[in-house]
Amino acid sequence: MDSPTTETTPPPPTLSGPFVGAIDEGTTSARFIIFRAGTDEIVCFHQIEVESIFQKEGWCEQDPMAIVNTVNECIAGACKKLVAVGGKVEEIITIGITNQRESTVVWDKNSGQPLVNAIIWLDNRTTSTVEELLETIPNNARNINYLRPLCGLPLSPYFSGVKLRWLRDNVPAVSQAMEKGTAMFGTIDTWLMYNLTGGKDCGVHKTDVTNASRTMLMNIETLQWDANLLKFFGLPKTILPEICSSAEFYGSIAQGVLQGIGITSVLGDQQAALVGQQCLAKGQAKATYGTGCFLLYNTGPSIVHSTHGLLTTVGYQLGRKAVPFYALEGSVSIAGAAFNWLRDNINLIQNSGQIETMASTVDNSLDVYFVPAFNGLYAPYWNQDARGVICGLSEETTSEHIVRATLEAVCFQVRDILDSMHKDCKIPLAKLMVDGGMTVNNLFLQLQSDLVGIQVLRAKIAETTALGAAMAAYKAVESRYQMEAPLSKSGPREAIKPSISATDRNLRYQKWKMAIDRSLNWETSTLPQGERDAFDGA
Ligand SMILES: Nc1ncnc2c1ncn2[C@@H]1O[C@H](COP(=O)(O)OP(=O)(O)O)[C@@H](O)[C@H]1O
Ligand SMILES: O=P(O)(O)OC[C@H](O)CO
Repeated sequence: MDSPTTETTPPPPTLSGPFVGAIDEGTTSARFIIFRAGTDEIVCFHQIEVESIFQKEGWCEQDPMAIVNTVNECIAGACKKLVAVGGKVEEIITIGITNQRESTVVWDKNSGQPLVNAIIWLDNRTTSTVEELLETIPNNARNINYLRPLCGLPLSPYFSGVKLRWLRDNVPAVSQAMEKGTAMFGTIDTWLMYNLTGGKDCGVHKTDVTNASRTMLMNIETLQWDANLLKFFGLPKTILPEICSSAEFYGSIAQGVLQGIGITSVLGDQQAALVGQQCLAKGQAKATYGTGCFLLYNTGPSIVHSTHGLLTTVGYQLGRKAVPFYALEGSVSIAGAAFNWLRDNINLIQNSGQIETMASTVDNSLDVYFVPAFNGLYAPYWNQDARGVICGLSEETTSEHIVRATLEAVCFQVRDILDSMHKDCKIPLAKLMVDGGMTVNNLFLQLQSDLVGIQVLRAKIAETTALGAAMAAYKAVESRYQMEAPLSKSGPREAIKPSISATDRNLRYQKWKMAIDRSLNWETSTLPQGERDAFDGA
């Protein structure tokens, strides 16, 4: 008989904190990421896709309660993983929030329940609202840049103020609640904050300067809601949250596994990525490639008004008394989303893992150019009537060429933006820091470097957005923390250099511009009525 063994259970692993958590509520998915405080080391994370609802052509909504539930599930999932790797939830000292920007939620003060689905930033239903607002501009000027001196933004369906005006005009529950004084408005950060801190019972109603700078309702100089802008949009101030800095105490989590932990940062996701990339000095820039693509150029404490189609936005303000830093932004609405379309609508790919493999099987796109202007074109064109086109198809064109042309479309849109930034700032960028879901694709980064002719530096971690929120949250509780100090112990960033000639690059870009011409004003470029009647045989 075997002698009895004295089985000893190994002691559970231990992992010491402190830790900082970040909620990253993106358009495609939500995640909660737990970092070791003051570093870019991800201890664990939990991520869940968020469903978008497409009720009508050009509409894009999400269920606000589903957003909250998904975030809560991500928090619970990540905390469970933290414990599994030997960490203690009590050692999460603070958390930050970063979010898809401009998406608009309106809810009822008494019930805490949404009055309508969230209108997502890339929803295009408000083109007619923009038209109506343009009509109200004095001297029949119809100038989309009329409000730029006040808010830094052109009139576009993209921004929350326009979406809110549409809700006021089209959803009786919203207009009635506005009249009764029971409506509350928030971008996704505000909606999450309200729910995490207690909802209708004691939820705080606050936003930060970066999210507020995307509403068209905040004055870009005073960083407060602007009476003239509110009057222009016909919206009551009572529905708006309090504007705070991006790094300060907002409130404490009311329930669940993180109950009692403070929330000490809020940043729009693109601004959070600027912080996470440590682009903390004037002249530094980053591009984040997710659902859309957003290039932000830090202009320091100065407000630079673009004359070439870029946005002026708040980059960050890291503390109540801190100096606000501004940025010039080039926004592209459809980047990774073009691949979701290839997958869901056209069945050209089954998953994003195939993109690089397929595009690498061909040497070039065989002169195919794809402008994915599904909801108009953002920077630098701001043409809400543009629509998608695929040009240059021939008998030889294959799926692989189209997939490659889709990657190139994102690269060319970034070239459009860099050209505008060069014109506005005079100094050409020598290198571009990149991050986001698409940057796992090596071929894509090579194409990006080739088609813009500058070095592309891949971020050490893909989750720079969450990292920026975690850095700001930590800064708010640890004043000695130096945000510029190296975060990572693991060597320099990977650099991708251009490998094609300037002549080749410029020829390709000319063709891209021809494709852009074909997509602009598509919605309004129909034949005049008389000619249309003749064409129809009337
Ligand atoms: N290998 C890849 N090549 C190209 N695009 C990709 C790849 N992997 C993911 N994507 C795209 O990246 C997007 C997701 O990136 P992510 O940064 O998570 O987005 P978001 O923050 O908007 O939720 C999706 O639109 C997807 O199509
Ligand atoms: O979901 P993302 O990461 O593409 O970001 C969305 C932007 O914040 C929209 O302005």
